[in-house]
Amino acid sequence: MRVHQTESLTLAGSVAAIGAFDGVHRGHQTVIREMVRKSRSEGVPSVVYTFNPPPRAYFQGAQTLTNPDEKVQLLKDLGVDYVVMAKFDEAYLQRTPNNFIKELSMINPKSVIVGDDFRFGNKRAGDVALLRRHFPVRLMNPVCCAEGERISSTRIRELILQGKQEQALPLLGWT
Ligand SMILES: Cc1cc2nc3c(=O)[nH]c(=O)nc-3n(C[C@H](O)[C@H](O)[C@H](O)COP(=O)(O)O)c2cc1C
Ligand SMILES: Nc1ncnc2c1ncn2[C@@H]1O[C@H](COP(=O)(O)OP(=O)(O)OP(=O)(O)O)[C@@H](O)[C@H]1O
Repeated sequence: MRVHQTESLTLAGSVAAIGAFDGVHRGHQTVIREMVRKSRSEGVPSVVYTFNPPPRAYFQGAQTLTNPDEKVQLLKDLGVDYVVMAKFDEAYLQRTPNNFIKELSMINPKSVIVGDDFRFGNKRAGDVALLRRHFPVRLMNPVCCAEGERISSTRIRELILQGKQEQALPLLGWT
């Protein structure tokens, strides 16, 4: 697996998943396994496009669940071919939605997986409807825990802050 900086990857075709992926928890793992399966069936490489630090750490000071090296290792274990690790800083935040779309065009995605609330570009101006005008976009069904709640990095961070490691670990599902 290869790790790229933003705008340094070009591919003739790909299947991509975009998001913070902090913790690479069980919900993320389902998304990524599906992306890897699709990329193999289409005969193109799989790409995870992610951010360092995760936007919630940058804006809200959230404690991260994984550092960049840990995230990359977990993605590698899931069979991902390429990771784009965008440096999420003041300059990156200024980029327009169209500028981000231009960057994504460089990897020619046959399918892009994002969350239904995915936003991109300065002041979160770009949304799924805009992305859909440029690429085939796929949304995944939520993966929930036994109690029925959607698994999220936010939920896992809260459990860890409350000292409930024994509840957090099964949601991460790293074994
Ligand atoms: C090019 C680009 C610029 C962004 N600029 C902003 C911004 O100005 N303000 C903001 O709150 N989030 C910004 N974001 C972050 C997104 O709102 C969002 O958190 C990110 O795409 C991660 O998606 P996820 O929440 O589905 O994991 C930007 C994202 C991208 C890709
Ligand atoms: N429980 C889940 N089930 C299915 N897909 C998920 C789940 N959690 C996250 N995803 C997907 O993984 C990708 C990255 O999501 P993201 O990193 O924003 O997850 P999150 O856990 O909701 O994060 P946060 O709690 O920090 O907002 C998106 O495509 C999102 O829809």
